[in-house]
Amino acid sequence: HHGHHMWPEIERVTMEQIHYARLSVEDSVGVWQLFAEEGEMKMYRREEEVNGMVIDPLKACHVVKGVTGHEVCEYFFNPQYRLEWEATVETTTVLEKIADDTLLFLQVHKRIWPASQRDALFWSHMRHVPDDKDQDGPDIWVVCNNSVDIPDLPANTGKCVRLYLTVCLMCQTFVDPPKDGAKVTRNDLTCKITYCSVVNPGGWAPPAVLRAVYKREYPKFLKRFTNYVIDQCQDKPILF
Ligand SMILES: CCCc1ccc(-c2ccc(S(=O)(=O)CCO)cc2)cc1[C@H]1C[C@H]1c1ccccn1
Repeated sequence: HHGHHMWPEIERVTMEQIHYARLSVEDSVGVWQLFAEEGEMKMYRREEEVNGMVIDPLKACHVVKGVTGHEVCEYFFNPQYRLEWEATVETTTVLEKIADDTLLFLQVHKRIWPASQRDALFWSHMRHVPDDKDQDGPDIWVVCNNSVDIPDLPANTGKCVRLYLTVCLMCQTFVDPPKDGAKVTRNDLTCKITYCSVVNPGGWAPPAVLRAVYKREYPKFLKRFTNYVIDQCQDKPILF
């Protein structure tokens, strides 16, 4: 797939998003505001507007037991599971298979009153990134979603406003080796999840309305997704 015309952008954006995802909120540029916290899940945002439009960067940090980063990324990436955990998506279509680990999606989101309905056109790339620092460091799996403009699929021609997103789901897996060389079980697994997103809603919507939608929807979204993965994996062999 390295011959595909989108590949240079896919490579650049993915590596850039991994860099940002690895920055802790403490040592990132700009002030991150903790806007939601539930158990191990902490959600931060920076309030930013472009032309009066809310494009608040979001960074969520979560720790879940019993699954690997590979499993979390697989359930996030693979379109066959999408409608089972994504409550705000009406339809999702794979327009092109760029590679086994890279798909082009057209997604129509449910209308979230009072904002108008949105659609999103983006590539989605899943990648295993061995931790460069030290070989026995936690291995990292990521899924990066990034909007693209395609002349044949112009924005804002139908009922939907085209939103623009850059999303990165980064997962680090930690195995707590069981005593006396016993077989690793799901109880020995901890997955540290970092979810970053920057969404340009595409058309103007009142900032207070959008911020209320995100404040309500993002915690629901991440909790629902991670609970779905834990539930799907619990009686299956571990995918490292
Ligand atoms: C006015 C537009 C608001 C709005 C912007 C953005 C998104 C959105 C798109 C994609 C992704 S994803 O992580 O790439 C998973 C693939 O589906 C997450 C969120 C959804 C909404 C709408 C549906 C609301 C929402 C907001 C936040 C989380 C989930 N849903």
